[in-house]
Amino acid sequence: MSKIRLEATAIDLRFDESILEQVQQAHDYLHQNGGSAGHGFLGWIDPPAESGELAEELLGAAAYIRGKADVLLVIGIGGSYAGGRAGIEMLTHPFRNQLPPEQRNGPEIYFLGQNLSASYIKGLLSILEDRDVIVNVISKSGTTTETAIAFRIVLGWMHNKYGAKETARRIIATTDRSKGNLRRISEAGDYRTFDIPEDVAGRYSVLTPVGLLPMAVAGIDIQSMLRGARDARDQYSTCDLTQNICYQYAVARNKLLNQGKLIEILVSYEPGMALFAEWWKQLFGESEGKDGKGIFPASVQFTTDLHSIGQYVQQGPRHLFETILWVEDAHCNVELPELAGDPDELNYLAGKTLNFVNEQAFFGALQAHTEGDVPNLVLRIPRLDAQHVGHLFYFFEKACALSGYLLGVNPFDQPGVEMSKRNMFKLLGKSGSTL
Ligand SMILES: O=P(O)(O)OC[C@H]1O[C@](O)(CO)[C@@H](O)[C@@H]1O
Repeated sequence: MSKIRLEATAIDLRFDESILEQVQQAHDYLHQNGGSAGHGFLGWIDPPAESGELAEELLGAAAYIRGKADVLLVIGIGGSYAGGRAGIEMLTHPFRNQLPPEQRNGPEIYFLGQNLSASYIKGLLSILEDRDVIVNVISKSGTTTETAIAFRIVLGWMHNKYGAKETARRIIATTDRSKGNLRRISEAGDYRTFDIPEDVAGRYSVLTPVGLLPMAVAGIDIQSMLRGARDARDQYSTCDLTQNICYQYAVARNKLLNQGKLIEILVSYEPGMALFAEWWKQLFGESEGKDGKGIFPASVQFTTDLHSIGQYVQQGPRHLFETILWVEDAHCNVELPELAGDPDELNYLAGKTLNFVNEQAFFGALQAHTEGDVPNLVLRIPRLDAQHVGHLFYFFEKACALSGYLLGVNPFDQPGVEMSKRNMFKLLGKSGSTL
């Protein structure tokens, strides 16, 4: 696998001695599994083996779903949703669900439980009347309201469609090994289950059954993905900052924060990476935004957003920096044809490719933003295949954990999320809830 590279404009990636001690301490927190806030949540540090028992079981379950269903419904929110969807959107056809079955490689896949919209769930169920459906419901706590509501509605719909016995064969629950409502419901309903390791927080769980099962159903080579993640684990296990670009990224963003750069914008030039940016935002937002600290994680899709908030990036307040995900080898290309008479004045590009034009847009924006005092970090990703995407998931998980420790927060809890949940329960009249 060729390596991911980190480059920077307007940021000095050389680091002074003072930071090395902090990096060493944060590294020890992650690798010695003790002494730090959140030390019970380091299970993601060692991704599952690509040819181990879990991978085999997941491939078996995926084959069952692929053989039996026209549609997989994935129910979950946050860390129990975004990573799997991100992987599918990055690694499969951009209009996968619209393809004829023989070209699609697996069932159509739809996601629900990540909002409380009646029109979304009603609309989705209305297109599934004549389809054969299997459900993968995912919740670590087993009690998240959006997921639980969607699952209750879908369960009723499945019972009407298939009856209780067949419904039980069509539900796979991914949840905690022993705790929570979803575990209890699964045992009572005799559903097949996959465990979410207790020592992996939701936003670090993409490389567990949470993300791996939906991706395997979509025909993604999850063994290759795990190989990429384990390569990343080996590559980023050194504390030598000169050798470890994952740590360089974590240190650079903290350095930028100390210089007043309060917002990090994740930039990509492939629409298929939009959900990856959502996954990244939860990862960093929930991990670092606490105790009055943290960089605000935002994202843009270029070139689309160059024509909208590009103006703000170029000339608004100078409190932001960009992290660009640049894919070097886009796996397909389109050449611009010559047009007689040149009515649209594009013949100067005839024979050139869209990837070439996209790359010039990248260079142009990079230069403009750097000149506009927006520092840029560029992650050059050789190509978007399962192995590199596995590597990328791991890269950001480790960078986020290290960065959180450098910032002085616990990167594995999310106490703030609880406040709005509590308020909502009170407003809904849930018994035992107080504001
Ligand atoms: O898997 P669960 O327990 O349903 O949680 C889903 C998401 O909800 C959160 O707890 C936030 O409410 C996230 O941390 C988590 O990823």
